[in-house]
Amino acid sequence: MGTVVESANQGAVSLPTNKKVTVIFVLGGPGSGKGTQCTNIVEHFGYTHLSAGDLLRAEIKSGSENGTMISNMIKEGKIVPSEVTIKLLQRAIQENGNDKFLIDGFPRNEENRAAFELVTGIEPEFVLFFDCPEAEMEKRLLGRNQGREDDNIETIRKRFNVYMESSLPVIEYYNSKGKVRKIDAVKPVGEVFEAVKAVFTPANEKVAA
Ligand SMILES: Nc1ncnc2c1ncn2[C@@H]1O[C@H](COP(=O)(O)OP(=O)(O)OP(=O)(O)O)[C@@H](O)[C@H]1O
Ligand SMILES: Nc1ccn([C@@H]2O[C@H](COP(=O)(O)O)[C@@H](O)[C@H]2O)c(=O)n1
Ligand SMILES: [Mg+2]
Repeated sequence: MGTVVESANQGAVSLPTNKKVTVIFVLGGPGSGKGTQCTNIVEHFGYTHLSAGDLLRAEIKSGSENGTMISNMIKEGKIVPSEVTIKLLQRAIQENGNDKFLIDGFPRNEENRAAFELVTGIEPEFVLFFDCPEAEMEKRLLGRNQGREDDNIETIRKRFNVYMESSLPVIEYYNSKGKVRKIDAVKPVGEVFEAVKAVFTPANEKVAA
């Protein structure tokens, strides 16, 4: 089932499009492995990976007028106003030739969720949720070594608080609609991906072990 991006977003982004898209939201705590598993899903299932955090970091680098505001929000672990992030996501969807997208790290709060639905008319096919204990996520983030300004213990704690207070309720919302596919993300990368593959493989293609 797809959605016409243009249907509810008149004027939001000037690029012309009339495109049907399939969207999967990829959610989970900071460091739960969303980006790592999205890379695997792209390779095996042909989706395009759009990380909201990566789009915001690219916007800072581009010298955009919103750059300083976004940079300050990320350093504080806060959620950037939805209109900024949604415009970046819309543009990325419209500029891409693919019609199926993994949207990683979005929606992060109720405002993100409701605004995206209103502006784009898109509802996710399902929500892939990486469930991981905080101690494991903290260990992974402190060991990530990618030079991220928010991978320090002070900001990590703030990000965990925002996740518990603002992001988990969004996952609960989708759970109440039967849309959440929960993955145990504490296991090694390969084992997590086996569980992910089971979600993406149609029932009629699954073979008994
Ligand atoms: N299953 C796993 N076991 C051990 N380490 C992992 C696993 N999955 C990912 N990692 C490592 O943990 C770190 C965080 O992973 P990743 O960047 O994929 O998380 P994320 O959910 O995208 O985080 P963020 O929300 O901060 O962007 C990386 O260094 C990655 O290599
Ligand atoms: N919907 C979003 C997603 C991210 N942010 C900000 O970016 C930071 C990093 O996000 P990652 O997914 O790459 O971990 C996040 O802590 C937020 O500051 C956002 O505002 N809205
Ligand atoms: Mg990530």
